[in-house]
Amino acid sequence: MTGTRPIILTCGEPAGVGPELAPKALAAGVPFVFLGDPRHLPPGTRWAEVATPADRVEDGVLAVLRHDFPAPAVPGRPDPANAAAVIEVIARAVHLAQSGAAGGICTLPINKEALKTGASFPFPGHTEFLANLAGDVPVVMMLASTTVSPPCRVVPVTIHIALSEVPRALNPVAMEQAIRITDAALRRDFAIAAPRIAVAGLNPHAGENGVMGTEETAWIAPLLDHLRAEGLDISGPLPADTMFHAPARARYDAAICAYHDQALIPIKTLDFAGGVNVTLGLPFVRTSPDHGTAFDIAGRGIADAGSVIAALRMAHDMAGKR
Ligand SMILES: NC(=O)c1ccc[n+]([C@@H]2O[C@H](COP(=O)([O-])OP(=O)(O)OC[C@H]3O[C@@H](n4cnc5c(N)ncnc54)[C@H](O)[C@@H]3O)[C@@H](O)[C@H]2O)c1
Ligand SMILES: N[C@H](C(=O)O)[C@H](O)COP(=O)(O)O
Repeated sequence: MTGTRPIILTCGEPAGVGPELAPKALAAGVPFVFLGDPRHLPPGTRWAEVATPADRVEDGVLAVLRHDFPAPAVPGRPDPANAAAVIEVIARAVHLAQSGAAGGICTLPINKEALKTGASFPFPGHTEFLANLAGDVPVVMMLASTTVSPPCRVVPVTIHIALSEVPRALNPVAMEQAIRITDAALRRDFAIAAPRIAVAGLNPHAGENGVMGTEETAWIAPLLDHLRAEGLDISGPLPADTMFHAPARARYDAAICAYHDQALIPIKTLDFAGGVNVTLGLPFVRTSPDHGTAFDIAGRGIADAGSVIAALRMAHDMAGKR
C-alpha cells in the first residue's frame, strides 16, 4: 500500500537543529529514512545504514540513507562547504519520491542565507526549489496546525518576497491559482469533501469599502464573486485581524492570505510545536516542520520534535490517500 512506503526525511542544514531532531522523530511511529551524513547525528544516536528506503532496520534505530558531506557540522555555524550537499540531498529525495521508491519527502529546515552564500542557491526556499524540480509546476505553501481545534490552515498567496513588493505581486491570477490549488488539495490530501475557503483582504479592515485601500473593491471581491458563481465555497475578503480566533476558524477549512506574515503569524502563535508546512500542487508529497534552523539552540538537545513528528505523520497520511 502506498501509505506504507517510507518518507524521506532530508537532513536540511546540518549546523541547525535538524540532525538532533531526526532520532527524536522516531516517536512519530511512521516509516521514514534519514537522508544525510550520519556523522552529523548527535553522539550516541542508534542508526543503521540502508541501501534503499525500503530496507528495514531494528525498532528504535534510525535508518540512514548515506549522503556524505565535505565538512563536519558545528552547531550554530553553517559551513559554506556543506551548502551544495544540502541542496543535493533535497534533489535526491525528490528523485526517490518521484521514482516511487518513497511515499514522499519531509524536509528538515534549511538556512536560506547559508545556501545562498555557500552555493549561490537561486531559490528563496524549499517551496520554490521543489516547484522547479517538479518542472515549474504552480504550487502554494500551506501551514497547518495539528494540535488546535478548530484547526488553523493558512496559505500565503505571495511567499518569500519583501513586504514592499507585495501589492505588486498580489494579483488576480496568483490569488485564483492559490484558491484553486488549495481547494483541490483539501479534497485530495485532507479528505474534506466540500472545502470552505476564507480569503483575507490586503489592507486594514479589508479596505473598509475603499477608505483604507482599493485592492479589495477593485479586484479581490469581484474575483471571489466569480469563483462563488462557479460553486466554490468562499468567504471574503475578510479583515485579517478578526479571522483567526476560534469561532472565526470554525467557519472555514483554510485561509488564503495576502502575504507571508499575515498567514504565518497566526499559525505559529497558535501551534508552533505542532504546525506543519506542506507544499500543495506538487506531483509528490512534501511536508516540513514549521520552524527553522534555530541556530540559537542547535546542538544542545533541547529542540522540540513536535513539529517534525507532526510533519512526518502528515506526509505518511497524505501518501496513503494518493
Ligand atoms: N522549512 C524550512 O526550511 C524553514 C522554515 C522556517 C525558517 N527557515 C529558516 O531558518 C532560519 C532561521 O529562521 P528563524 O530564526 O526565523 O526561525 P526559527 O524557527 O529557526 O527560530 C525562531 C525561534 O524559535 C525557536 N525554535 C525553532 N525551532 C524550535 C524547536 N524545534 N524547538 C524549540 N525552539 C525552537 C528558536 O530557538 C528561535 O528562538 C532562516 O534561514 C529561515 O529562512 C527554514
Ligand atoms: N516561510 C516558511 C516559514 O517561515 O516557516 C519557511 O521559510 C519555509 O519555507 P520553505 O518550505 O519554502 O523552505
